Amino acid sequence: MSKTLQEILAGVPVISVTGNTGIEPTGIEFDSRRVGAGSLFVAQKGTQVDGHQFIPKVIEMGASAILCEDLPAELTDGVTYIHVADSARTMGLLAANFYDNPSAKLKLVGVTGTNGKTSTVTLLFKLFRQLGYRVGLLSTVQNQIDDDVIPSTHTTPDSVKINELLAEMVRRGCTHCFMEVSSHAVAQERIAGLLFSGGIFTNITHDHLDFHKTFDNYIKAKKGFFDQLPKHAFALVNIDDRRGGVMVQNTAARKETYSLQTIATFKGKLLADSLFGLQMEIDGKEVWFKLIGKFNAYNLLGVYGAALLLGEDEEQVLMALSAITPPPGRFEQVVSADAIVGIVDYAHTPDALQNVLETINELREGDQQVITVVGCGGNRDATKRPEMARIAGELSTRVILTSDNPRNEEPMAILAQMEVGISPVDYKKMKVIEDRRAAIRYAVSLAQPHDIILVAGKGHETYQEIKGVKHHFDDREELKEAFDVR
Ligand SMILES: CC(=O)N[C@H]1[C@@H](OP(=O)(O)OP(=O)(O)OC[C@H]2O[C@@H](n3ccc(=O)[nH]c3=O)[C@H](O)[C@@H]2O)O[C@H](CO)[C@@H](O)[C@@H]1O[C@H](C)C(=O)N[C@@H](C)C(=O)N[C@H](CCC(=O)O)C(=O)O
Ligand SMILES: Nc1ncnc2c1ncn2[C@@H]1O[C@H](COP(=O)(O)OP(=O)(O)OP(=O)(O)O)[C@@H](O)[C@H]1O
Ligand SMILES: N[C@H](CCC[C@H](N)C(=O)O)C(=O)O
Ligand SMILES: [Mg+2]
Repeated sequence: MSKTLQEILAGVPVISVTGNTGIEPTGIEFDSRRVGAGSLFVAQKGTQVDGHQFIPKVIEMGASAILCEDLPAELTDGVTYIHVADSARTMGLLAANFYDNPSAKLKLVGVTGTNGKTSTVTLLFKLFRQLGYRVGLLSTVQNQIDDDVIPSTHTTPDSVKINELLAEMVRRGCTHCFMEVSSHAVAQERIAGLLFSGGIFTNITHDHLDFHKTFDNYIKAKKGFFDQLPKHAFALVNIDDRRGGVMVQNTAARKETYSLQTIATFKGKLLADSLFGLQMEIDGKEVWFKLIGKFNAYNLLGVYGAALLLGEDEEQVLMALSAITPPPGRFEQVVSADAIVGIVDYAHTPDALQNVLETINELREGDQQVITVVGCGGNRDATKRPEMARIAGELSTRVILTSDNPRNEEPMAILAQMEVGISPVDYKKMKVIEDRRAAIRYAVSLAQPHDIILVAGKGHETYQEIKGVKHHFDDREELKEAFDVR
């Protein structure tokens, strides 16, 4: 699938091009460490380093073309230079051209929001497979093309990877792809050049202020996704979130809404919620689903709406959806032989933790204790730490604060920042145990039959990242083992 630089640059705004555009780049690389003979290297200014500093190096390594925002003072003969205003954005446009615009050849639906993206895209993926389609998925948990699972490193991959995966989906006959669109991805132009058929907004609450700095910037990043949707696409928003309206203020797409509270294109009602599932009324029909919690009622309604907007039949959609199970690590239950209920959930934001604990409290019977094991990731938004501890303290009988992925931070320093959030009245309930395995075992030692242990924050993750090293760690396995040795 070789293409000349001229073909790859078709329709792409540039400041200048110097050199031969008849060359055929072997690939597009933004990391010097991956450059090979004939690569087109994209120099980007990152949060850590300026990729422009690697230009001499990649030329030595055989790069045939350089895309940059700052043109070097001296140009090397035989290398083509493309000078642009925004490298990241241009890379998205080039990647789309390089891979033959795969997003235009299938129905691509993006999902954004603080919580619920993975749940929503996974439900859509499973639903459309059940309806008989070949489908692609790009998500935090995994990427998938039909039956083939491809490990994922980000919630939203970089623009080259996205287009490569979409092209493979098209090649294998996929008609739909459902992808998560993180706020980082919008801000870093990872979705530039993609032609979406639809976008979904789940909600927006506190997260990622380390990266976006202010809540307003965070809202703007998410809104940026809807701003770039084309006219033929739909923009489906959860109107019960107060920012739902803002998201679609400037979109060219067709605006549609879903709600559990007010008039909307897709209106649902939560009838019952239990540890076995929830019952909803949607379009006058009462349906049981296998997912738990009011937040999943929202996810299901969003999925239902999107499926109808994609032309699917109402009854078939509801029938298929009612049989679908939740994604791994989302309210995943591990029950002990003596009926202690362990729940592993990826709640890693204050809002998600509050939702999960409220759900658990609504579902528990009078004397059942709720024991929460929770931590916060290192090198991520530190302002959520005291908040998450406060919520855990208020909504649990006992709380064990422990490590999540400390990354390059000191685990005890993260825990100290969490601890200050626990209100004095809840202080007695709390214990700090840095080692996550020991924390889970301690929680199990406290539990009586029928008590509920929530292990929050890592969900499906199968590792714990400490000082740059990923060690195998799985909350579900840990709970099972702790139950066994009890
Ligand atoms: C904060 C952030 O998003 N960082 C991403 C960003 O890195 P960066 O801007 O820090 O890059 P940098 O290290 O300064 O390097 C600048 C440029 O020089 C290049 N470089 C660098 C070193 C070198 O030797 N050679 C070289 O060419 C880099 O490839 C890059 O193009 O660009 C990199 C390349 O695309 C990403 O891998 C990296 O994701 C890091 C690993 C990350 O942890 N990202 C997280 C925060 C993230 O993106 N999360 C969101 C969602 C989370 C959610 O919704 O909850 C996600 O979509 O996953
Ligand atoms: N619609 C929702 N509203 C609020 N909380 C939710 C919703 N759906 C799921 N949650 C909670 O948030 C957690 C994360 O859900 P999910 O993985 O679907 O979110 P995400 O947006 O993909 O997160 P990430 O930003 O890490 O990719 C779940 O484990 C659950 O606790
Ligand atoms: N996509 C989120 C995941 C957080 C998961 C939590 N376990 C952590 O490590 O902080 C992030 O990168 O911020
Ligand atoms: Mg996700």
